[in-house]
Amino acid sequence: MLAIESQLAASGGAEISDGFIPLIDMKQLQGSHRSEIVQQIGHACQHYSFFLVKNHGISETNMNNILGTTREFFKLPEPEKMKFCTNDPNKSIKLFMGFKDEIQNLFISREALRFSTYPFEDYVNEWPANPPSLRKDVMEYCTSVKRMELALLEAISESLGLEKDYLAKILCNHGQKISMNYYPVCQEQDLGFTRGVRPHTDPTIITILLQDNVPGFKVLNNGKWVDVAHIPNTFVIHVGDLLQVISNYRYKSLHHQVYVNCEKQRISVASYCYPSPDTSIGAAKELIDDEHPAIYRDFTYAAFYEEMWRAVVQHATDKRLDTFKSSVA
Ligand SMILES: O=C(O)CCC(=O)C(=O)O
Ligand SMILES: [Fe+2]
Repeated sequence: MLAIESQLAASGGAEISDGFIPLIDMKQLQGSHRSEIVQQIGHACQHYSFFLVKNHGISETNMNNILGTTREFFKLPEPEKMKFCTNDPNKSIKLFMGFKDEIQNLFISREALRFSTYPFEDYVNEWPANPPSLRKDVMEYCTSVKRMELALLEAISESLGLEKDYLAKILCNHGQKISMNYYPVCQEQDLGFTRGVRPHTDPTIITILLQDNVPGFKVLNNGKWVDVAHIPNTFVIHVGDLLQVISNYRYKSLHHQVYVNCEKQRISVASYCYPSPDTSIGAAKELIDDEHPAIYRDFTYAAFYEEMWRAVVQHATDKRLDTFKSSVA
């Protein structure tokens, strides 16, 4: 085992079939072990496309509150939730319901409320007023997630040998969206053709995922789907598509999906970190050389966003970055 793998294993990550789930102790980013932890983060991004974090500075109360609020929202009567259903991709808040995929003959059961959260003042009045705790819980949660996000972006930038603020500058404190996800209990006879979410990557720089203790989240690791067991008080950090581009394909975006079960509903909250529409995305110049030509040409986040919707319509979300490949790739 590589020395860095033993360090990661020693930090308490859970075993998975061909290795373990990398677990990073964020508290140590503040101490004399920072460079080791940065290296562990780089290793996890490069070889696993995700890692878990502990000692991240978000209180257990804060985590329980946002999960509780999410649970309460999805318990609301149908008409109350349906107010947020829309086909307009430019709406800053949108409710997604379960749907049948006729081509794959699968029922995708996830319900999700997805909305912009930053800056709060611009959006808070659009958030659901029910349950009454929602606005306060979301605000508190997103404030602490933003802090964690910044610490992670700094460490990830350093792990690539870039200036500490490289990714934060691209993000420019701009976009933040959360998705409150609800996976209903599945009837036994429907289990074979029901999924929570199908395999996909996230259109983000990174995604910060909080899951409750119900299993179902799976990631692709060494060509195999493995379960990411719930470890209390941790978050799952995913490499997203934009980090794949910026890192010039050193870090690959995480393929993940969600299965459902017949006993318990599942709740998760994903926080998406992405830049403003006019931001130019491309491989960091420091990561391009004769041996590593730029895999993608530069593009704006707006162009990527448009491509993302086109890919959804064409059922080709796994190909959405292909349009941006450079001629040398
Ligand atoms: O519910 C989960 O654990 C994952 C959700 C997800 O993949 C997403 O919101 O992009
Ligand atoms: Fe996702």
